[in-house]
Amino acid sequence: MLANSGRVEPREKDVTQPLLTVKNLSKSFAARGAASAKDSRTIYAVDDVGFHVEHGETLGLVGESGCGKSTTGRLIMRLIEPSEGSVQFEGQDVLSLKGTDLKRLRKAMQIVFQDPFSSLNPRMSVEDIIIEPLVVQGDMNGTDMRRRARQLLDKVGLSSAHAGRYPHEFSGGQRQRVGIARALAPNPKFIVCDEAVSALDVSVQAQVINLLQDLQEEFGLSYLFISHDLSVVRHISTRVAVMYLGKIVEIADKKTLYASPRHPYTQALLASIPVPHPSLRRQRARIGGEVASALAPPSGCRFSQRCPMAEDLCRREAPAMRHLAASHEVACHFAERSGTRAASPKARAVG
Ligand SMILES: Nc1ncnc2c1ncn2[C@@H]1O[C@H](COP(=O)(O)OP(=O)(O)OP(=O)(O)O)[C@@H](O)[C@H]1O
Repeated sequence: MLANSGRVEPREKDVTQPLLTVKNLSKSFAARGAASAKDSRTIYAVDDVGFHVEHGETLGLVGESGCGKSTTGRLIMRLIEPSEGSVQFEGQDVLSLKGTDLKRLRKAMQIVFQDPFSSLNPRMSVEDIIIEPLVVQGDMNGTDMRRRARQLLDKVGLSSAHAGRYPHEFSGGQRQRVGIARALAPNPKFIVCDEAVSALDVSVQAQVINLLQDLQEEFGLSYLFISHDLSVVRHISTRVAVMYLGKIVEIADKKTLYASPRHPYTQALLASIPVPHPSLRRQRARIGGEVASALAPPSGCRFSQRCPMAEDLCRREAPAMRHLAASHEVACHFAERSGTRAASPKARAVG
């Protein structure tokens, strides 16, 4: 990675344990727009979530809007505090870190946001934007910081000659490259990419994903790649976690998840990926109904109201996450039955 001198150095890894381990993570919010202080409605945004991220891998986190993906990313980075749970990063208990230890964590974990326009200060040059996290940390002198910014501009496929320009002088894809350079500046090990390519055109998305992959290889980075789009996640992920209404319902290595999804929600999400051929389109199934409210999640399995396979047990008892194989976990009472994606009596054909 770029050391203080700006030299590129390989990263040493302790691969004996995952880089990040999340256990029983939960976050509830007081509902926005509560009518009064007595209005104590609670949003269960993230509920008992657990997963790990290995060194150098990308864990995709997918699910429909509002299912708790961003909240999960922000909790891990301690941008917000959890209601319950634990987060271990390189063996350290993230939630108990204070002072210089927390500062060190802030260097090691970075985030790239969805909208590069609103996340970059329009009144700052890109060089100042990139060095901002370094200024906050105060470990480098001005000359080294500026040298680092220019090297990072080159690394993300822009030119160091662009250092004095402002965000509005760049296209959306270029601005996201600036956001990535800023995230790289403190020499992180882990980056949360929160819908980092969602605002970009498809061809630009592919370029930015390729860039993220190149940087991952060069610097040994790990990513939590948050997206509502399973087809985007497919390109970059090593493993994929699927979230529904605050819960992770399935995690598997990429090949297994896309070839043999076992949660009916994962199956429905996959079936809703657009396909170009009209004859295939007619056989596709879509998820019926609306996502239930995080204010009043259904008892039992949260997907039970929309699930084509739901039985009384599902409405009564929340299924625990369980292993179907070493790298495949699912929270469904009937996962063994749901072998075929197309089997879906309640699913409706679209075309
Ligand atoms: N600060 C907050 N106060 C109240 N509710 C919140 C807050 N932040 C998030 N929520 C709620 O928590 C739930 C999860 O939101 P979150 O942004 O994590 O979902 P998401 O899956 O990332 O969706 P999106 O992609 O649309 O942001 C939503 O119901 C959201 O309205």
